[in-house]
Amino acid sequence: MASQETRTVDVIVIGAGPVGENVADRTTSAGLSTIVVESELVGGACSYWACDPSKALLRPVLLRADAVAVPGVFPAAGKEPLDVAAVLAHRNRMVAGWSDEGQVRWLESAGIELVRGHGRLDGTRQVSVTTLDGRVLRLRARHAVAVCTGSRAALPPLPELDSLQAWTSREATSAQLVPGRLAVVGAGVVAVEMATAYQALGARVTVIARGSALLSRMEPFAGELVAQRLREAGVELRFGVNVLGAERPKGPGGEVAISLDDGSTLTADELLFATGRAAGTEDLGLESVGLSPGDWLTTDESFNVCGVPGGWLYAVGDVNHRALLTHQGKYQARVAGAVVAARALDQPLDSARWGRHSPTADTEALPQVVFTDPEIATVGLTAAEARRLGRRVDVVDYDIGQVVGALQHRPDYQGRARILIDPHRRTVVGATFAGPGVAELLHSATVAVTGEVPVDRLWHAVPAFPTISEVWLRLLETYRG
Ligand SMILES: Cc1cc2nc3c(=O)[nH]c(=O)nc-3n(C[C@H](O)[C@H](O)[C@H](O)COP(=O)(O)OP(=O)(O)OC[C@H]3O[C@@H](n4cnc5c(N)ncnc54)[C@H](O)[C@@H]3O)c2cc1C
Ligand SMILES: NC(=O)c1ccc[n+]([C@@H]2O[C@H](COP(=O)([O-])OP(=O)(O)OC[C@H]3O[C@@H](n4cnc5c(N)ncnc54)[C@H](O)[C@@H]3O)[C@@H](O)[C@H]2O)c1
Repeated sequence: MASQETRTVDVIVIGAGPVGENVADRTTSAGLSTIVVESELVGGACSYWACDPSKALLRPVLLRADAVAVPGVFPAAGKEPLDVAAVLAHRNRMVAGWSDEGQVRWLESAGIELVRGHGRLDGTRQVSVTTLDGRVLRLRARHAVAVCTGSRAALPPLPELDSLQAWTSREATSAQLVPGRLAVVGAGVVAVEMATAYQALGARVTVIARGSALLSRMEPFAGELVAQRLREAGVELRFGVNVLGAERPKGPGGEVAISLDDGSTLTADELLFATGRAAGTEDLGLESVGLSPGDWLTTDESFNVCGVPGGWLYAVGDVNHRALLTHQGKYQARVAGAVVAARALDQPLDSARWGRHSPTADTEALPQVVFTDPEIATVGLTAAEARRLGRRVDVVDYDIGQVVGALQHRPDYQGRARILIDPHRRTVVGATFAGPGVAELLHSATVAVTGEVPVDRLWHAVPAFPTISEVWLRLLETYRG
């Protein structure tokens, strides 16, 4: 029989991913004793199976694409192949060899207590943790429990899925070998990033997309440019097809045969499902507080979970399904941590739009970079979202390839920029840049959207010559006619 002990602290955080770490940092800084419960690695998916390893795989690909296009870098004009072993070793180093020692040291230095084990809600303000050695530790929170458990890969409902040994993003970001042929199901961010990386690492990649476009939630030109470059790199893109089923004979090394609804069969060495995310809350004790296991945890604007009275239960980061991005989860964590602290210390909340305790940027200024060739960088609304919301916007487009700074970046520059302007307030409410090197341009747009800077003032924000940022000047000139 497992032994039981009980501890009481101010705040319990379940999940020590980037979001849980930041909630705990805020509450600890406010003087609240905080325990973080983690079942796997401190640092979460982002550090070991998502952002960091995927970007480590992609950086060499993007650098090579630029270098090949700039005269003189590769004198023989050869498209030098990537050194696969060196790229994988770089990725391994960027994830610290899947060791969380460094992040544990950070927790200790911040005064945050770590409990390793699987946390489950156990009624109001209570969490039970099954520790790694099988003990059950009962925790009680005086003020708050924050669920920061992230999300997991969602798999399509196909027969005999287990026998396929299919990859999710977890295997794709941590693989130590590059398969000869990789089939990728999906057309979202994971699909295009992993197709970009693996094709450059030497796999023959086929993308199986049920729709007619890549990155369909973004401005259409983003997916079109990425599709063009993926094709040029040798990726086969198959649009408008669904997977009916797949089979992999038992035993090591067997290839997988994928049946598609156009009547064809595709064979590959590995099959990656890049088909979105699920909440992964099946084993979190949600039933003990009246919620349904498996569901995303919907919250109000102070990150309190809807349907749970008493204001003690918070959900922050991926698990609340507001914005599945590390930087935005950490932003939510800063807001939620401040809310928990203010309530505990009986201080008033500033919940006004853009107030300290309001996650306004979640809806008004959500930034994202897709690290494909070319990069895609977006913040705020797209034209389609504006239409859906019934918001009138002026749409301004510019060909980034016309900007001298872009041609200095690489002479064959292809790219496009779009900003959306609210015609009444004359402020930028959305921006999308697609092109090499636009990732670092994004924050200028995020500042413009968040600051609600009038375009007449932006006119005085002079971009240095010759940088890609001059696209701002061209967009504003185009708008002003
Ligand atoms: C392939 C890929 C690439 C990505 N790239 C980017 C990118 O470039 N930029 C970006 O902004 N976002 C990126 N994302 C999204 C990003 O990874 C997530 O938004 C981010 O990790 C969410 O942070 P989180 O703390 O909410 O969850 P997680 O990082 O998933 O952390 C949750 C933690 O909770 C722990 N946990 C779960 N349940 C329990 C439990 N019951 N008890 C104890 N511990 C528990 C888990 O072990 C985990 O450590 C990417 C995602 C994927 C899949
Ligand atoms: N650079 C970044 O910021 C970055 C990189 C990777 C992932 N992420 C985050 O991770 C999250 C997950 O990424 P993702 O690409 O898995 O999800 P996604 O929602 O972006 O795309 C899912 C894709 O799978 C397809 N799909 C879903 N179910 C399917 C099915 N049954 N059969 C065939 N296709 C199906 C969808 O049509 C879509 O094309 C994203 O929300 C994103 O925020 C961010």
